Amino acid sequence: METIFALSTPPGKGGVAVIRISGPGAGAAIEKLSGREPGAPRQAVLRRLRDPATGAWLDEALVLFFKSPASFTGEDVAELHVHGGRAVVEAVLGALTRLPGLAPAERGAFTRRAFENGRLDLTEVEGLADLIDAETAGQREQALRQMTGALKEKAEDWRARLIAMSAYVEADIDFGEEEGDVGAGLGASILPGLGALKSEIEAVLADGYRGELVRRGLEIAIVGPPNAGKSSLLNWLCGREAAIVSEEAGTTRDVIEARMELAGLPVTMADTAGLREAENAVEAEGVRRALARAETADFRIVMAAVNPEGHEILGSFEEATPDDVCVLNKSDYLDSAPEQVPVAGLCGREFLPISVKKGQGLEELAALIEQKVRCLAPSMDNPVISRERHRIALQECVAGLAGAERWLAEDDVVLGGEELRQALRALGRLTGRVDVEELLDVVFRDFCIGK
Ligand SMILES: Nc1nc2c(ncn2[C@@H]2O[C@H](COP(=O)(O)OP(=O)(O)OP(=O)(O)O)[C@@H](O)[C@H]2O)c(=O)[nH]1
Ligand SMILES: [K+]
Ligand SMILES: [Mg+2]
Repeated sequence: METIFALSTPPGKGGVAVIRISGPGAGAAIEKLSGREPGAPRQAVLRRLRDPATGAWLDEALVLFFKSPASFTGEDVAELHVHGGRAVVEAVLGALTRLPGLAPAERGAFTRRAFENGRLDLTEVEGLADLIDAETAGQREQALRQMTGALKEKAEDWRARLIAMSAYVEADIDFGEEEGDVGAGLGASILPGLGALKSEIEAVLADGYRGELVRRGLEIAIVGPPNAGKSSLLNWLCGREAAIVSEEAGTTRDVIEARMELAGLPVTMADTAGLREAENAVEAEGVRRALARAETADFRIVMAAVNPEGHEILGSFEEATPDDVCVLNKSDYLDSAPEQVPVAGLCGREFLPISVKKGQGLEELAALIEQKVRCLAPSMDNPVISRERHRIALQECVAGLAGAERWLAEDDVVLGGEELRQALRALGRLTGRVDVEELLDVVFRDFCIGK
């Protein structure tokens, strides 16, 4: 096994930078750089680091050593906590590169070793990746639960129960015939446990996709005609001047995104170009992007607006789906002429009159948006799964269990046994226990160097 190393903190200037080394040569690397053996495992020691080739003084560092298998990767691991200056980091990495048997780590290489040495299963690896990516409190909590084995423990329990049932069925296939009672009584003894296991997994799947939504977040697009006040609304919703507001129609061209947390979910609010027959190529591209975002968003805030004279409405709710929130902005223009609004043009859609300028109806709108988010992702305590990959594996497991249930009820132990093996393989894919090679690349690809 090669010894690998990488900068584990972000590149750039900082108080401290951590360089991690993992593999059989980790202790020797410390010795070469500091001129002394590593300290006792897990005990920080202050050491002067020198380039073994030139003797040049590189830094004064805090050095930590973890003895295999009690380390993150399961191998010998050393951590050099050096001063976070670019020249320091570069010099130490350079010195390590020149040491024989040491090689720079690839993306996710440390975590991959942790997985291969059985320190983490695949769901814990994903939890760790999610923790590094977490931007909201909800994402952090979910990632921590998964990283510390919440899903793994469940999967291992299911797996143990399935193996027990499977073993029973296999034994019956092998020996049952001799006793002349193929499967007789087998169904009765296994079916209740099988049914219970199936319901348990089904309950985990019936989570309204909460875990997946907490992880990936929701996207809401604000759409409507030019000058309706879309950018003004985005700025109010996110509490800062994220987008340029001007009286000129066609101000917004690129999609402007603001991140926020609503009902415990990360939400990306996207302000888009006003929809109209574009006057030039740049605006046309803006309109194309606006339509693309409107299409992929989880739902839209469809905005129409009252004209300054208060007797015409720009835009319509014609294209709004039942999921969308419809608002009529600039309703302050109605104050002088309320009875003149041609509401017929609004397709009989229920809408909320607002005025971003006067601050009218905005709190109601915020509540309505939050309510929509809640509907899309019903809150529930601690959803167990967080990725489509988990869902697919568990659905396949349930399908295998259902198949086994059917065959065993008919006393067909051969086909029942095969379905149980399918269910087991599906669980194996969830935790990374069997035929996972193709999965591994997908999971580790998303990691950064030094993890
Ligand atoms: N009277 C009135 N004016 C408003 C209201 N909301 C926004 N405005 C004004 O309408 C103009 C256009 O606002 P924007 O937020 O730039 O509109 P937009 O929909 O983003 O426009 P484009 O990006 O060009 O499509 C600005 O001058 C705003 O100050 C409102 O509720 N009432
Ligand atoms: K504008
Ligand atoms: Mg705009």
